[in-house]
Amino acid sequence: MSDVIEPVSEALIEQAKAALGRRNLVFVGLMGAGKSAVGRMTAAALGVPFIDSDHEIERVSRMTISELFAAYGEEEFRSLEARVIKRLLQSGPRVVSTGGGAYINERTRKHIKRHGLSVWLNAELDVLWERVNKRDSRPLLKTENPKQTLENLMHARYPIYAEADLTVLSRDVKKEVMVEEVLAALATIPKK
Ligand SMILES: Nc1ncnc2c1ncn2[C@@H]1O[C@H](COP(=O)(O)OP(=O)(O)O)[C@@H](O)[C@H]1O
Ligand SMILES: O=C(O)C1=C[C@@H](OP(=O)(O)O)[C@@H](O)[C@H](O)C1
Ligand SMILES: [Mg+2]
Repeated sequence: MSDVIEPVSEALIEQAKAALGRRNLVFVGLMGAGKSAVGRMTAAALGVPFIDSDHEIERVSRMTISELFAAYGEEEFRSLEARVIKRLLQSGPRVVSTGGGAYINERTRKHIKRHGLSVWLNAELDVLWERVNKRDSRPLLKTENPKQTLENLMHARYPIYAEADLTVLSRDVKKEVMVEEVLAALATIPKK
């Protein structure tokens, strides 16, 4: 076995692009699943624009996600997030990576279902925990036992993420491998 990563084949990229058409590919899943990192690389592979909804929210509000939660609370954040994602989905093709709670919000989920093809990066608790415990930028994890909080969120949210059009298992493999698996999953979707 070798560690060398083969570049994603042109044929796979073309199939995935054709399947996407003018739709948006929307990454959903829990904090640390790799939505932002893998989403960006997937957009580059497809040659379409990439937008991270959290970055867009921070840009328009000129506040960080943590500041928004602290100043206005989660409910207000969700309504801003819903408005921003609705706007981002108005034209395609694009890759849009959402924040972990976006797809859980009914309004946002409806927009995503109507205007996008969703891909759930599904990951086990330990994978997520190893990734998120290195940073303190996620306000929902500022609790006494953040790993337990993450586990509680998994139980509450996984049945909803499971409604996504595609599911790819996120694990500790090179991000390029994740991109390839996302493109392969996308390529199986009938063209629209
Ligand atoms: N396949 C992967 N292997 C190793 N690290 C990863 C992988 N995918 C993402 N990461 C890292 O995990 C952290 C969280 O990823 P991120 O894309 O911000 O997740 P999300 O947007 O879903 O919360 C980042 O530091 C990112 O570089
Ligand atoms: O799961 C959530 O509710 C959240 C996830 C975060 O995004 P990532 O999933 O990209 O970390 C960010 O939107 C905010 O902290 C809330
Ligand atoms: Mg993110």
